[in-house]
Amino acid sequence: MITADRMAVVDRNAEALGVPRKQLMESSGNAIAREAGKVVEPGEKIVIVAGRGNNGGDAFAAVRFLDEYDVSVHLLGRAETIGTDIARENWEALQQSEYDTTEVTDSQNIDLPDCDLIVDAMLGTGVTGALREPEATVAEKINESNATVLAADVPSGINADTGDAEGTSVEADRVVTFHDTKPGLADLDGDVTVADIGIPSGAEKFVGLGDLHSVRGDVGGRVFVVGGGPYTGAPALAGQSALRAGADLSFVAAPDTVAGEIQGYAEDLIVQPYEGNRLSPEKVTDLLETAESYDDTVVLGPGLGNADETIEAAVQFLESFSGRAVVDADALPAVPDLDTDATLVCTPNRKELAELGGPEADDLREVTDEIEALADELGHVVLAKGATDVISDGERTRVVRTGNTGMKVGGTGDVLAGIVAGLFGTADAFDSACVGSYVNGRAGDLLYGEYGEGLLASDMLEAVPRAIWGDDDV
Ligand SMILES: NC(=O)C1=CN([C@@H]2O[C@H](COP(=O)(O)OP(=O)(O)OC[C@H]3O[C@@H](n4cnc5c(N)ncnc54)[C@H](O)[C@@H]3O)[C@@H](O)[C@H]2O)[C@@H](O)CC1
Ligand SMILES: [K+]
Repeated sequence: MITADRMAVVDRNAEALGVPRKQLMESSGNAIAREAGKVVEPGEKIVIVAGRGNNGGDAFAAVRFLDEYDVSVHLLGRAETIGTDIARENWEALQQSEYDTTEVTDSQNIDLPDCDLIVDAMLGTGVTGALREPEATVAEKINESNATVLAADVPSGINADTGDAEGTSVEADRVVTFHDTKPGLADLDGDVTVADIGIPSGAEKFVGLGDLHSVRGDVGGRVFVVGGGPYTGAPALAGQSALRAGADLSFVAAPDTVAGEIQGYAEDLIVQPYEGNRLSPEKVTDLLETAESYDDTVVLGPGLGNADETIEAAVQFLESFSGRAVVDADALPAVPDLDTDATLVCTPNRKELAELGGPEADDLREVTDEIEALADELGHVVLAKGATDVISDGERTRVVRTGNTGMKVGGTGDVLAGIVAGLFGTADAFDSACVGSYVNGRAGDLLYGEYGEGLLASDMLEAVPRAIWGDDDV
């Protein structure tokens, strides 16, 4: 099952993988024609009712596969108002070969000719709100007709994600839906056929430009790094990379013995010292209060060290916390057996992955099933870090191929934790982990030509915004 948003992501990923949307439209058109051929005999009459979006474009492509039939195409609106280049190109191809096409510009005078099959390609996943005119009147005429009705992708007027219609919608006898079925088709009366339209498997499996674009618009929020003690660079990197990924404010709670040092790395961080030289259970109440009262995204782990009392504090923190947290490095041992309402993204490297009960492997791509099983068992998102990263929420599993050997240097994991946290304020856990990993690798790739194996984690900070919002092709 795929939602309209996810479909848009996959479609963009496919384009980046060399299969542009016009090719998918051709396959969709072919699928409509194949489905039509199951209903009508050669020579019989097919009426295609097309909208001005890509759903209509799919039907224009279908016409070229239907030469054995008596086909007429009714475009709702003027050809100049066709909304996308690929749909218009397919419309123009019909004009050039003198297919039977009509532009319907007067909504009061639409008469659908008698026919054996109506193809409903008015609207697909692009519908918003109740059908407007002329679509609403045409939907009623389609529903009054005796012909079989075949809907392209979804019956027009129906929300592909919910199955709801805010007004009139097409009552289809059959639906040919593309790539995967849609949640909104589950309770439909008609027969639903899923057509493979040749989207490459990598468009689903590999996090890509489509995923990146889906989080680009809406970022912000506060990040709260609980880190530092034995180490100081790690929390500073995480806090700064969160800002680079779009967070509005980045706080670092750290022992007062090292707070000044952390602040010294970056004036953009707001360092909140607590007494002592490392995290211990008596600090937990205050930290929780801060994190929860401001709805912060927490990063727990960078530079905390692995003293027993620190791990105990991490456990106590997470058991009482009900917000969002990225759990990294020294805090990861707190995660198994945790009883928490928090939503976590756990970011183990290969060694930490094995310690969490996950698989041991040089190449994480070979153990995606085990990583998925671990995420399922933990009940949290796992972002397993390796040459290739693997992200799973226990049901969905994706692979990130960005990044390079220069990033084996210390600190890149802290940068990653910060990026994920920066995104996590507005995106969900799984998307933040997937896109965070993708962006981290992409930031490294943007710098590889310049720094090669001499790349530092701190170099990556300035590349993070370019990796998210830049047009650079890497
Ligand atoms: N996303 C993908 O990967 C693919 C999409 N394809 C097709 O593209 C379709 C989506 O195309 P679009 O995004 O162009 O959207 P649609 O073609 O579904 O609808 C967009 C058009 O409908 C109008 N519209 C929206 N709500 C309306 C309403 N209530 N009343 C009247 N008009 C309304 C918009 O102004 C716009 O012109 C899919 O359903 C599918 O048929 C396929 O070509 C295959 C690949
Ligand atoms: K449709």
